[in-house]
Amino acid sequence: MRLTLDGVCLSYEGSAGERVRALDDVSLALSGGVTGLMGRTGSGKTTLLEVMAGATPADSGRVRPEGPGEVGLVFQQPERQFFEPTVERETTFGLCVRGVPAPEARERAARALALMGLSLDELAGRSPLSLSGGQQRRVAIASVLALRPTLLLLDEPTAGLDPRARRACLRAVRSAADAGATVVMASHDANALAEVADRLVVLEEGRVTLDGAARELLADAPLMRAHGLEPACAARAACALRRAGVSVPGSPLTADELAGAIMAGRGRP
Ligand SMILES: Nc1ncnc2c1ncn2[C@@H]1O[C@H](COP(=O)(O)OP(=O)(O)OP(=O)(O)O)[C@@H](O)[C@H]1O
Repeated sequence: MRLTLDGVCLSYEGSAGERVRALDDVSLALSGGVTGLMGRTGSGKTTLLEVMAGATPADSGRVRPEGPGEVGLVFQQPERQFFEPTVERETTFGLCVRGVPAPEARERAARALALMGLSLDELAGRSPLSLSGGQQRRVAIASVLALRPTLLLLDEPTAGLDPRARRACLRAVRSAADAGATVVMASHDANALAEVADRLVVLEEGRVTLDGAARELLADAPLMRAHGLEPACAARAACALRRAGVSVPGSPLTADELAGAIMAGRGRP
């Protein structure tokens, strides 16, 4: 699905009745791939995802989804998403109301949960709210993945996940994009975005202040810091190594790429 935003503005009412501007003239065109959305706390990421999903109307500007399929939004707090009494019902509900026969819905839910490293057989009868925080997040992601949305919006999907679950989550995000979905992932985790994002959009006080190729932006540690963001570990390490006189060619963004760059700098393939 293609998504175009044109001059989108949105304000909330603050506690003293004042207007708090959450989105300020945001224009973006998204079509395929994984777009990482970064920004300090309160910069407007969640609000932007909700506007993109059509869950919150903009005050002004236009939000135009085009193309077949549907929108899937994974909330920052999984419990905001749960409304069924069991994991089986939670993960199959969306499919069943769309007319998918129960056995197929169960199979698709089981597959989505397996992608997230969980077993439907083990969790089927459990209340989603009785699960651990990491399990809840994975069930919330699986429920949305099972619908195979063509616009997939994820708010901090790796927060609180252990390393294995985090890897599974990033693989699932990448494969959704590889299957043709347009994916937007809000995250404070530059390392996670370094692994999956094609494009990076940075919000500051509701405005887009950076928008470009994720690799280039994430590898530029001074630029990231200038925008109040923590660079990816490998980009930080590459900077420190260069300052110490070690040759680190290219723009390594992951541990493996950094190791490869150091070896290449020493003349070894
Ligand atoms: N329901 C609301 N009522 C009033 N103000 C709100 C509401 N939701 C968000 N805001 C304000 O809008 C601004 C943007 O909030 P938003 O949650 O979109 O930021 P964020 O970048 O997602 O933050 P975080 O990284 O902490 O999740 C903030 O100033 C926030 O206080």
